[in-house]
Amino acid sequence: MGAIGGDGPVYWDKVDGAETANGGGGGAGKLEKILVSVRLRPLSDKEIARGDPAEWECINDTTIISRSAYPDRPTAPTAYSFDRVFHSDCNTKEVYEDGAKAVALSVVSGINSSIFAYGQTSSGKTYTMTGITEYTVTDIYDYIAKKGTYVENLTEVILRNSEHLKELISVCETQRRTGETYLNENSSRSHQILKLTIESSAREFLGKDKSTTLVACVNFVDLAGSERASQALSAGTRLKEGCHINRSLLTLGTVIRKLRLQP
Ligand SMILES: Nc1ncnc2c1ncn2[C@@H]1O[C@H](COP(=O)(O)OP(=O)(O)OP(=O)(O)O)[C@@H](O)[C@H]1O
Repeated sequence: MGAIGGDGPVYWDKVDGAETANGGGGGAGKLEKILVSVRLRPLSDKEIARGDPAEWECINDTTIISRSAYPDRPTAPTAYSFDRVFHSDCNTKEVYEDGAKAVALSVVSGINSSIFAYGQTSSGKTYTMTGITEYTVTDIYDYIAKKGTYVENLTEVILRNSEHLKELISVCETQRRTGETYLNENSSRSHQILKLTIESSAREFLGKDKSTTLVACVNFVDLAGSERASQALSAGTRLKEGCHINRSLLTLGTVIRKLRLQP
């Protein structure tokens, strides 16, 4: 993204549904699509004052042409096509909606993605990426709010040692709602998820520029059990809890089934 310029024209192939090997997302070796968009930025006041020419022109949604604006250096106009081209009057919201939103929001479906801006200095990369990042964050929070999966007061704690972990688990256990049902006198009435994130670096590279850090998570999930109201003989609050538990387990089953069917 961004204005392109420089001494000689840069040639960009249209990456029309091209696929590239990429280990991210759904697993090693999975093929993913690359979308290439170009955004032209308007000439700045300084450039206008200097009389700098606009060498690039957007002729439709997918094509830009470069024509030499210097009469002493005439060259034939050259057309370049991309998946999407944004003319200099487009605002960042349009660039986000048409050029980045689908990719950015794939993260809520569990798909990794990257959006990066490439271009010469002052072509508008930071300007564009700042806007795209803001719109993405807003949309992700809207999505979460709509889906109702925002976990209030969720905290992440850096562990000191294994004793510290045990302490935290016991805090969780005391906060976890349990209740007596006909089938279990100490029945868990909520799910418990313990997520351990381990970051590791090779000791010899620690604190050095070239050190790489491996980050991975392991989740320990203790689900509340499904129950038939008729067997659990529950009523009132217990019955309501049982309905919520069963509904959440049904949703989990749907999510797993859909993930399995994802290409
Ligand atoms: N679409 C745009 N509309 C209006 N102003 C823009 C636009 N894009 C960039 N600018 C302005 O152009 C200037 C350069 O933009 P920016 O700093 O984003 O460039 P950059 O490509 O990130 O540069 P560098 O590579 O040097 O960091 C800034 O003053 C910015 O506000």
